[in-house]
Amino acid sequence: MHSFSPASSHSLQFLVPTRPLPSVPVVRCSSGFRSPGFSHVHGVAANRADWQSSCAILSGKVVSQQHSSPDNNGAPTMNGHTAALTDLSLVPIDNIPGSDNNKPLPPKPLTISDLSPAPMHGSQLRVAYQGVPGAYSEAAAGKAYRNCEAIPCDQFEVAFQAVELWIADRAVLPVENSLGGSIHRNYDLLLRHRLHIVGEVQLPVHHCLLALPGIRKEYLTRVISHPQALAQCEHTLTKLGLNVAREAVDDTAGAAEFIATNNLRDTAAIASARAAELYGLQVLADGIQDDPGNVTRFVMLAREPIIPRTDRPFKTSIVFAHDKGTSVLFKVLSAFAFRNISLTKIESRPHRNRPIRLVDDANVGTAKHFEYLFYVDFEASMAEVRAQNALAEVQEFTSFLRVLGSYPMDMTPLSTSCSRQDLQSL
Ligand SMILES: O=C(O)C(=O)C[C@]1(C(=O)O)C=C[C@@H](O)C=C1
Repeated sequence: MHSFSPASSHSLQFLVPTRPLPSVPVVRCSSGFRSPGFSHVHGVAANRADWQSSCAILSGKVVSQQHSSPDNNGAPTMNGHTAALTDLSLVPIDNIPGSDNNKPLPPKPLTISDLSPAPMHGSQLRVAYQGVPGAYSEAAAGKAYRNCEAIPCDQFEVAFQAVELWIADRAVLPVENSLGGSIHRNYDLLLRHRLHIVGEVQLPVHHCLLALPGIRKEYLTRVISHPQALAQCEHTLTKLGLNVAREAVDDTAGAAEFIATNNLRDTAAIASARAAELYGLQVLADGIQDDPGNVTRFVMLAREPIIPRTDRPFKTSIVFAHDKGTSVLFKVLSAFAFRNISLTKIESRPHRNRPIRLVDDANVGTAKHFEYLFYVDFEASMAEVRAQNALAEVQEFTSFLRVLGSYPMDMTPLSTSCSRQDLQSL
């Protein structure tokens, strides 16, 4: 897959705190915040998830989720506990203003504005997404949090890190599309990081074919876009007679920006109408997704879980592994079925730590089974006893179980879910 980092005038190299968080070691980086205002977050050096609460990991018993403030406007705490001083060993104590060698003062707790690459606008929520302005993920951020400040990140992983490092308050990430299926990378990242799913939005995705002004279809030798977008438009491109090369790039709007920046007269992008406006491209064809009902589901992630409720429809996402053979999956699913809990999704991913299980049979040889992690979404809130009991039972059969989040279901009608207003509010 080809990939490029579209040149961006408002891009920012590594984003890391100028001072370390009290509870985490310092992340080294080549540069600090480069500019205030609109910034594009590039890679952050290390996995910083360790400091984050592990309250949703169930290892021995079902543990209740701990809930501190769902929003994070104060000093970083770990579920309300202040950070241990021993964790500050990486902070050179005599560099802290106001300290003398006899009586070193602990560093002042950071506030979110200390870590902010951009000025805070009142209580405006900062939402990290993968892509550049005009990406569908940006629209999803606008739908999830109206009037939020959307923070573009060049990779999905960077969006996770932006939240972990307090650069953003939330991340919004696509997890599945009605045509293209699951976005596996994000399922893997959900497990690698300790963020919590706090909501979901479903966004109708309406693709356009974009090119430089004056370019006709016949001049094109390639079409570039995000791999999901290319897959979602495959048949329509063929119907349009565009049997030209397809190239996958990091995001749809980035493809549009790339064409504009490099004045590419032989290349078209699949992207949104907003991307056409932002990067000065013309719309050669509108609504080119193979299915008019093309929808992408995004999840919102935060450092802390939200308090599950029962006064509105909730969904819960879990991931589990087992080591006892194939009948376990049936037993797990029955734990939900017997309690009348509907599953809305099940996805399996290879178990990276233990990809293959060998079963020796002296007579026949050695069977090699693939090992999986199973991701399940079910329609119930963790505040409901039936959901708690189902999970307690699931835990009996599984070697690993983690609640990724219990969150309100997106109940908005699809037709209005991504209005022009949503896009313009960004
Ligand atoms: O490239 C973008 O615009 C994105 O927001 C990413 C993404 C995806 O990852 O699926 C989001 C929605 C569409 O399904 C196509 C692409």
